[in-house]
Amino acid sequence: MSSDPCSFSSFARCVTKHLNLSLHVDFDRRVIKAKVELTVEVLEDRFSALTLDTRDLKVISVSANGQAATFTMGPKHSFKGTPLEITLPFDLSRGQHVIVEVTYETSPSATALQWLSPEQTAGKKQPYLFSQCQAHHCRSMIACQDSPSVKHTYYAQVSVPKELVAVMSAMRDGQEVDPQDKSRIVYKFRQPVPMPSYLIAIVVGALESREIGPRSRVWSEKEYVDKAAFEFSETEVMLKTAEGLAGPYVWGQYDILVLPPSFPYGGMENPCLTFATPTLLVIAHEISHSWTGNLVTNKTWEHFWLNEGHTVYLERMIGRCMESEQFRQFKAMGGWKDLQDSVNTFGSNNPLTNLVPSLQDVDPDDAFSSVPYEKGFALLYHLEELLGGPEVFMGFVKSYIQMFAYSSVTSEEWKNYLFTYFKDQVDVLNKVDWNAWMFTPGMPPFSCCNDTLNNLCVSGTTPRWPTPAKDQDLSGFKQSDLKSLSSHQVVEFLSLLLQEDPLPLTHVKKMQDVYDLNSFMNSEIRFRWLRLCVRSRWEEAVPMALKMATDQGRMKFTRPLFKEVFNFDKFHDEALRVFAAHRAEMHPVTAGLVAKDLKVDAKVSTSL
Ligand SMILES: CC/C=C\C/C=C\C[C@@H](O)/C=C/C=C/C=C\[C@@H](O)CCCC(=O)O
Ligand SMILES: [Zn+2]
Repeated sequence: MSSDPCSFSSFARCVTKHLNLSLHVDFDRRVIKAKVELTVEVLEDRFSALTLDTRDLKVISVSANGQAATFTMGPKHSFKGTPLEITLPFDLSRGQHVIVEVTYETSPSATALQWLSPEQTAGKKQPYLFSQCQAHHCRSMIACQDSPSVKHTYYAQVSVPKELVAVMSAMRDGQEVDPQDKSRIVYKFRQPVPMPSYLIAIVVGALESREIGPRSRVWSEKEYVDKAAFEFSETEVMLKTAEGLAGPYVWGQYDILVLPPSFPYGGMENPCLTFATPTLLVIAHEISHSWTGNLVTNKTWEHFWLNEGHTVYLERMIGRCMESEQFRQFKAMGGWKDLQDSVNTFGSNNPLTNLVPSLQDVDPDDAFSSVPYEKGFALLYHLEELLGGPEVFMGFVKSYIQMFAYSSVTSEEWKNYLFTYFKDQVDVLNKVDWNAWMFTPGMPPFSCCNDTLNNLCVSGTTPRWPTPAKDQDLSGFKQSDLKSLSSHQVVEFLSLLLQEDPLPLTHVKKMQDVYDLNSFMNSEIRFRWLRLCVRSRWEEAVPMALKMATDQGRMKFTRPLFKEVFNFDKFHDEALRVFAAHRAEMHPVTAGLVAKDLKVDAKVSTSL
């Protein structure tokens, strides 16, 4: 088994098969009092010690098969956490199982958890808790082998105040009054499909749900639930389309939970219960993860492109089935621009722009970008063109899913299977510059995508976009320009402008006069428009940009908006001041990354 640079756990010597969790959610102290029983399979003889991942956990006791076990906490690592080294009171042989029980408490600053006060919720009356474990944060909630190379089932019992509801990334398995405390309810969950620790998820809040399909409900605070049910009404059609492409959906239920806007990502593919924020407009990506990522999983975070590149490929194939091939091409072109932006932001020589980067001593949160998504998609799209088109290549993707379902894979294993599947076209595959694609930074060795897709979108199949004005001639802007464009096209129009040098201030003002972009509430449009305005040094846009950066917490929007304002000299200090004012209520990971982006440490930010 290969090693995982992001985990201390000894998964070469033993692997977890099942977790049994008892969680007591304490909103007053902002901690979870917990017990986890890990059923561990031993992989070697004379086995008597194992290491689990933890981060900021207060470990109270450890036992093995009911007997007390000794444990020590190793040195704390900045992002990997603290190894929990356990010595068993007996030896085991290869093939035997042991139940290791750890009793512990989480920290109020656990990186997987955000605790919201009632004021931070839509209902304003009850507190709220949610988790986000990807990539390496599960260890701050559960002592476990926190590596995507290890897959296990889980059962959980969660005690919460009776006014609240708990849901998890699992099938709901009933509820009862907490036998220890009649003012609480214990919610029970079972996840019978083996999955990696990063997909364990929990939410506790004043939740309601509505049925949106034969295997789907939407959950949220009651203030959002009917709107959410309407927005995600296409879920079953998308699930069926995905099943037609990728094979049966194995997770039973497919529910969607709409979180408060501080959730750091647009969506998260937690099994049985996709997490979404109000800024996530389409669910096809998260549905696709049910096959690529959740069923076939990257073995370490260095192979994250296997999760995300295939998911983007499948998401766009769903778009192809439900809309058209042109729509797929259009989305692919948008993705190419996102890739160019990430390469520009990181720098084209930065090894983190490799499709398969080394994450030795690299915090996965620092490495995260569009690269695994869009360089991954570009490779698959390139292979599709070389090997016979979308139907032929989707056949490979489906077969890859069947081959590696319920396991975790490396890029090398994926490539070997590609060569096996296309054994009659090995000469074609040998012409691909694999080293350039996988292990070389910068844009991929692939030029046709940009031009082909650009031509398709700018001419013929979609209305002509307004050309960015370079001189003082502003008569090119007409109110009718945007009228005939879909919201997807407005997004791409603004993305093109963002790739140019900043527009003169007169031009963005004229755009506002003509198009009234300030009034657009679609977050993908608003985000790009406000960036464009701040880049053009339009002072009036600064408060709107900072408001968007703090009203919601999706890192894709919040981080660049803070950075744009920070880079506007006159408002540099204002960016710092607003960040300091909001930091305490931000998600811990978002707050940490914005602090790095704005080059502030804890001391500076709290003293402002
Ligand atoms: C190349 C390796 C880079 C990163 C390793 C993996 C994960 C890093 C991490 O920080 C966690 C990411 C979680 C993402 C969750 C959902 C995304 O798909 C959402 C994408 C952004 C958005 O739409 O808001
Ligand atoms: Zn994804």
